[in-house]
Amino acid sequence: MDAPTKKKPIAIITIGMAGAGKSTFVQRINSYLHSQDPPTPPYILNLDPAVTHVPFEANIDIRDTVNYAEVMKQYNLGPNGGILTALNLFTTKFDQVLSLVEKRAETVDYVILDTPGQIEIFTWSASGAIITDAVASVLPTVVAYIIDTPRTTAPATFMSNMLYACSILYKTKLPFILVFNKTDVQPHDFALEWMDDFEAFQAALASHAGATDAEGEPTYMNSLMNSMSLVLDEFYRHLKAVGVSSMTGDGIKDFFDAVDASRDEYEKSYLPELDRARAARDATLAAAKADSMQRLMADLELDRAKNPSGALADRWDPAAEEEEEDDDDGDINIIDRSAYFELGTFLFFFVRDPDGDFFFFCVCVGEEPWPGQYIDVTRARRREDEGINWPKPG
Ligand SMILES: Nc1nc2c(ncn2[C@@H]2O[C@H](COP(=O)(O)OP(=O)(O)OP(=O)(O)O)[C@@H](O)[C@H]2O)c(=O)[nH]1
Repeated sequence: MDAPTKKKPIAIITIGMAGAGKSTFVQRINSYLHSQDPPTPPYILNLDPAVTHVPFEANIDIRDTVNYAEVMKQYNLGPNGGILTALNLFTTKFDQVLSLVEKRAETVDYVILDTPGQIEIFTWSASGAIITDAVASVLPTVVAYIIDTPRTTAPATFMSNMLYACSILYKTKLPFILVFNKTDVQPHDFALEWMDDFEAFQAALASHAGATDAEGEPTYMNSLMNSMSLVLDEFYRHLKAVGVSSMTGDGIKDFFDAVDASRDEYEKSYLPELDRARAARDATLAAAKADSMQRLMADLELDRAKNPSGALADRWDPAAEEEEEDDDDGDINIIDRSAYFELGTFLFFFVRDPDGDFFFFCVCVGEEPWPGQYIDVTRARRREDEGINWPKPG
């Protein structure tokens, strides 16, 4: 009997406003998965080139591939332009990332992506869309939208945050989980109540300062938010919401229950839509190809009729065909840190501790490039053997 095939891992894309707690959350879910019996370590991708410290060990880290400070310097950019350009450069190599992820698909249950601190750099950039679509086309994918709960207790802020979440949901069309973070500071019950009952939200709105003008009439903003709460009511039906504390670990199990439930949603609604879009694109491409071929043949016919002697000389000689230049960039850019231990030479050290017991540790060395080192994009341009041709932005 055939062994049951392993389910594909689920990719979790964490998105959230700056400071909402994305990195702390990724660290928390990472340690939760490590603490399971048996442990199920995830495969983690850090996509934030500007972060100085990540509280988890990423398997693939954008900072190993693109030097954000150099990008800023080389292209004369500010911090946000630098992050965006670094992400764009990284995205040109994302096929390598995908193949590394696919290689690990047999051994991991979750693939986690931590995104840049400036939310719009990921959610409103071409690279963010390419990365999201690329991941979602190979793995069941869910978006975890991290919310800073203590900062969203005011009805207007809550609504702005929900509108942003709504825009991401409609852009990605992926299963979506609202993660109310920092519940150790502020429980998220108020948010669940507002999402469940728009009248409760409208009541909160009415009681909030600035709801009425000098004549006691509802302000324009208040009326607008009242109407929007009705619109958002429909949006809330398509979401799962959980409260977590990345600090204490509270609610993390609920989060994973929501993630596992999203697999079905991905398979039932996203995947058929993806297949339909692919089929439509293939059909359009095939039609365009057939049309071009038909026009080419018609042109050739015409040409040969006009110039029969030229047509005789016009023969394809395969021997004269020059070998196509290999423009493959190789595998040098994207680094799987976990593969580091599979590459190097190991030195073993035996040590005696104060109790007189012996133990050993080992260090990996070798001539191969160290997988944590920076590949400087400026250097990458100059060295021909690296074969990298970073596109200039704009
Ligand atoms: N009390 C509390 N603080 C938290 C929690 N999660 C994160 N924080 C704090 O919130 C701050 C921001 O957390 P980060 O994880 O750096 O947030 P981020 O969204 O990754 O930040 P950027 O990448 O800079 O946008 C840090 O001071 C964290 O310690 C939580 O659940 N409870």
